[in-house]
Amino acid sequence: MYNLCRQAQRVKSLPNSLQFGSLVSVEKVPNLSVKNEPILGYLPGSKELKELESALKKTASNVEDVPIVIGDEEIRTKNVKYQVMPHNHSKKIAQYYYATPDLIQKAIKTATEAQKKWDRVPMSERINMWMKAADLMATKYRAQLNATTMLGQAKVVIQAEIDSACELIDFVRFNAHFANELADYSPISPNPKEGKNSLRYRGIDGFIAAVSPFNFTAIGGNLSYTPALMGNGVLWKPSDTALLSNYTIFKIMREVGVPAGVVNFVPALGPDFGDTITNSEHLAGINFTGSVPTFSRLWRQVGEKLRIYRNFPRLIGECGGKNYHLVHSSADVTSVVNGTIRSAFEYSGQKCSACSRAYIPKSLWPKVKEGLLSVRDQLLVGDVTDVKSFTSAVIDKVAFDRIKGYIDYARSSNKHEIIGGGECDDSQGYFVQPTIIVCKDPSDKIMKEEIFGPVLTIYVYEDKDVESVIENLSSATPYALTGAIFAQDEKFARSAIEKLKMTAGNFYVNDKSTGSVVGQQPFGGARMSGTNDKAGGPHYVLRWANPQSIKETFVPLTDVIYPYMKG
Ligand SMILES: NC(=O)c1ccc[n+]([C@@H]2O[C@H](COP(=O)([O-])OP(=O)(O)OC[C@H]3O[C@@H](n4cnc5c(N)ncnc54)[C@H](O)[C@@H]3O)[C@@H](O)[C@H]2O)c1
Ligand SMILES: N[C@@H](CCC=O)C(=O)O
Repeated sequence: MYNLCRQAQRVKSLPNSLQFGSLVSVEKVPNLSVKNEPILGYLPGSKELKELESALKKTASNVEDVPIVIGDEEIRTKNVKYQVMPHNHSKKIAQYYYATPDLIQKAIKTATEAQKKWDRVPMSERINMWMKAADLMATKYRAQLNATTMLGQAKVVIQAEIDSACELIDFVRFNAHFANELADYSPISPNPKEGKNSLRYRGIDGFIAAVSPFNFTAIGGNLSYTPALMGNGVLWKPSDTALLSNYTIFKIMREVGVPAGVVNFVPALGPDFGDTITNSEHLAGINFTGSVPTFSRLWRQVGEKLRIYRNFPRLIGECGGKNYHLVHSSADVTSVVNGTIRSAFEYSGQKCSACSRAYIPKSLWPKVKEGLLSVRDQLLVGDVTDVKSFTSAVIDKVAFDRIKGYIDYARSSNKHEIIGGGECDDSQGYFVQPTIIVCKDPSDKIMKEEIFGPVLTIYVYEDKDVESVIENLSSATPYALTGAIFAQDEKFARSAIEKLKMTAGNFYVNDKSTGSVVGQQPFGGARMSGTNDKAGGPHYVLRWANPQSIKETFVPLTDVIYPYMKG
C-alpha cells in the first residue's frame, strides 16, 4: 500500500539532493572457492615428516617466551607460568604470564577502540587476509603448529595433523568463504529506480571475549578469529595448556596484516578474566568452548550484570558431552570395535565428541568384547614423538586425578568390572591406560557424567530390551553432543534416528562419534552440551555479525495525504 502511494507521487525531474544514487555496495571476492585441507601422510622419508621432526626438535629444546599482547605492546607480569609437556612434565616448552585485572581492562579498551577502525576495513580485504593466513598455515607454519600442539597438548602426529593443521586451516578458509557468500543475499528492492534496499554486515560495537579450551588448537583459532573476521575487536584468553600453539596462530594472523589491537592475546587466571569481562559495559559477546560449569558461571554473571551493558551480549558456548555408541544386534562387529576404540581412546578420550558409554546387545557381546580387548591390548600409550604411539598422556594433573578417581570408583564398586586397562602413572607424564569398564547399572554415575579421559563404560543389554535402552540413554545425562548407532537393520535404524533425535547435535550412523570435518559436519551439541551454533557451518559467521538494513529512496516524498483521502 505504501509503495503504491509512492508510485502515485512520482515526479519526472528529481531535486538535486536525491540524485547521487546508492551509498551502499556490498562487494564480494570473485572466484573464491574452498575445499578441505588434505591430511598429510607422514610416511617415512616424506617431506612433511622431515619438517615436523625438525620443528619438534626446535620446540623441545627451547622454553619460548610468550608475552601478553595488548595492541602492539608485549607485556610480561610478575605472575610467571610455564607450559610443560604432559607426557614428560618436567620439560617446559613455554614461559608465559597471567594478565592482571587492570591489564584485562586495558585490553578491553584497546579492542573496543580498534573495533571502530577495523569494522571499516572492507570485508573483501579481511577475507583476503584470512585466505593468505590459511595458506601460510598449510605451508610455512604447518610443522610448527603441529609440533607445538603435539608437545604442548600431548597429541600424536595424526591427532595434531587433523587439528592444528587441517581443522584450523579449514576454519580459516571456510569462514572466509561463508562470509563472502553473505554478499549473495540482497533484500528485495521492488522498484530499483525508486529505491534500493541493502543489508550490510557490521561488527558489534564493544568487544568479544574468546575463551578457548586446551583440547583443540583449531577451536582457539576459530573462537577468536571468526568474530575478528566479521569486524569485531577481540580479547583471546587461551587455555594455559594450549599456550604455545595458540600463540603461533596469533603471530600468523599478525603477519598477514590483522592490525594490532583487533585480537589481543590475554592469558589470565580464568576467574580473573571472567569476572573482568562480565563487569565491562562494552562486553558484546562471549565465544566460549569448555566445560559446563565454566560456561554456566559466565552466563550467570552476564545475567546478573545485564543492566550495565550497551548490547545484549551474545553468548555462544560449546560444552561437554557424554557421547554414546548404541549397537544393535544387526551391527557389523568390526565397525563397532574399530569405531569404538578410535572414538573412546584417540587423544586419550579428550575430544568433546569421544564415545564414553556404549550399549551392546548380549548376542554380540562375546565378539565385541574379544575385539575390543584384543585391539586395546595393542595400543601403545607413550611419547608423542614415537610414531608407534596410538595416544599419549592426559593433559595435566587435574585431569589425571579426575580420571583416576572414576577408575578407582569403578574398582571399588561391585556394579563394575574393569575388563581392560585401569593403570594410571603420573611419575613422568600423566599416563592413563585405555580403560574398558562393564557396568551393570545404566543409571550409574559413570554412565552419566563426563569423564573426559580414556575410559569407556559398557552396558550389555538383553537384545529384546533395545527400546528401553533407547529410552534410558536419551534421558540418562543432561548432555546431547554426539551419538552413534551401529545397525544394518534398516527398519531399526530408521526408527532409532527419530527416537534419538534430541540426544545429539552431531549424530552418526554406522560411524564413530568423533571426527567431524569443517564444511562436512557442522559441529555443536544441544541441551547442556551447548548453544549449538554449529562451528564449521555456514551460519556461524552470522552469530558474530551485526547486520544493518539500509533503505535508500531516490524519489521525493511530495505529500502527506494518501490518494484515497482525496476522494
Ligand atoms: N562442544 C564442543 O565443541 C567442545 C569442544 C572442545 C571441548 N569441549 C569441552 O571442553 C571441556 C574441556 O576443556 P577445558 O578443560 O579447557 O574446559 P574449562 O571449562 O576448564 O576451560 C575452558 C576455558 O575457560 C577458562 N576458564 C576457566 N574458568 C573461567 C572463568 N571463571 N571465567 C572465564 N574463563 C574461565 C579456562 O582457563 C579455559 O581457557 C570438556 O568439557 C569438553 O567436552 C567442548
Ligand atoms: N570436532 C571434533 C571435536 C571437537 C571437540 O573436542 C570431533 O568431531 O571429534
